[in-house]
Amino acid sequence: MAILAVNDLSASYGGERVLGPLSLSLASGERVALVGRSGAGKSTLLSLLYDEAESGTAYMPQDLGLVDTLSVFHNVYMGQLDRHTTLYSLCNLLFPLKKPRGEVQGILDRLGLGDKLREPAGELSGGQRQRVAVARALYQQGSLLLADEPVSALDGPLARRVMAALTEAYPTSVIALHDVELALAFSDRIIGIQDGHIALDEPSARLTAADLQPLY
Ligand SMILES: Nc1ncnc2c1ncn2[C@@H]1O[C@H](COP(=O)(O)OP(=O)(O)OP(=O)(O)O)[C@@H](O)[C@H]1O
Repeated sequence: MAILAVNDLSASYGGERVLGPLSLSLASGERVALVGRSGAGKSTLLSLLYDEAESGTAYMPQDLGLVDTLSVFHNVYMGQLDRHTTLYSLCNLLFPLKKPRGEVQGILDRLGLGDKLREPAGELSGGQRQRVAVARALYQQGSLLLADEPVSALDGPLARRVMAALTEAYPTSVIALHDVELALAFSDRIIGIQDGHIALDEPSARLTAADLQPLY
């Protein structure tokens, strides 16, 4: 069953078409990697897919969308803001309850950020900030994940650990990745974007890194 389907999607900036028209359908349980050279249109496509997706979809944009002055706990907790009443959320933001604090702590431990719960997000390194945004997506527990280069600032082993956590928590996802080895390892389907169009759409199992080279 399709969890998301778009038809004749397109985007322009200043009158210049940068994406589409393109159509695509995503089945529940499909993990898609979006690949293609810088400027191909991956971020534009992801943000348009987010506009079309049902509420509860977790979205991790390239700029992460963290609130720098707030603590790591508060940034991660925002993943579930729409699940609770305003009063409950406000109370939790002021005086975090034991349960959400424990849940957030568990996710941070898994991502190697266990000692950062109370740190302001703005005082973390680029890779740490990226993992806070990942933690927020994991805490959200939505039905679909749309993520734009979620591990670009992480080294190899850590990038794999974080990709494993994301794809385990989200069996249905569209993730833009510039690392083709990661894309092949953590997806069932690869969509290659070239000049704003879908140039390749194949099961990952049928592809090798060499097959993706023409996209770059
Ligand atoms: N705010 C903007 N104003 C004008 N043009 C834009 C804007 N955002 C993106 N573009 C253009 O749209 C095209 C697609 O950009 P997009 O960010 O979607 O590519 P991308 O594949 O995600 O690149 P990257 O891998 O570098 O993130 C590019 O040509 C880019 O210059």
